[in-house]
Amino acid sequence: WHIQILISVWDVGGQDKIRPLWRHYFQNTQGLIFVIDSNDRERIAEAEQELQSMLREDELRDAILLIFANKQDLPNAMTAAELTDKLGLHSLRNRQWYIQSTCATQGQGLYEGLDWLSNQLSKK
Ligand SMILES: Nc1nc2c(ncn2[C@@H]2O[C@H](COP(=O)(O)OP(=O)(O)OP(=O)(O)O)[C@@H](O)[C@H]2O)c(=O)[nH]1
Repeated sequence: WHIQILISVWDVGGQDKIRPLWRHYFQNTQGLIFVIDSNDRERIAEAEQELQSMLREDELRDAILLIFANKQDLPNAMTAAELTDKLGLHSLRNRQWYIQSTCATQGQGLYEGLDWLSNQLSKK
């Protein structure tokens, strides 16, 4: 049997002024894709704070979490392991998560990540 699933994706943008608008999208969310600029060491602590505060939202209680560790083509990019640590992923409780290295400009890693997401959603 082949199970078809439809994924609706909203790109909610990361500028700090519009972050308060994020919660308008949280209702009925089954999965969250959080895209990290792996090359931005200065803002990784801020990314961690934003991620953790999103995960505290009641509406995202059951949402599974896919992290794209993007910009892996850049020589100074933090690795997925480093990001796992900096984002505190191992301390997450009651949350299915997966971190995938990507290079969005070359399309690398995107399908692997989305495969994980669709597999998890079809199990539910
Ligand atoms: N080297 C490299 N550059 C990338 C990669 N992915 C995106 N970029 C570049 O990063 C810049 C920002 O990309 P956007 O797609 O606008 O980022 P965004 O996070 O959606 O931006 P906001 O929604 O405004 O927060 C662009 O110049 C992209 O070309 C990547 O994998 N590698």
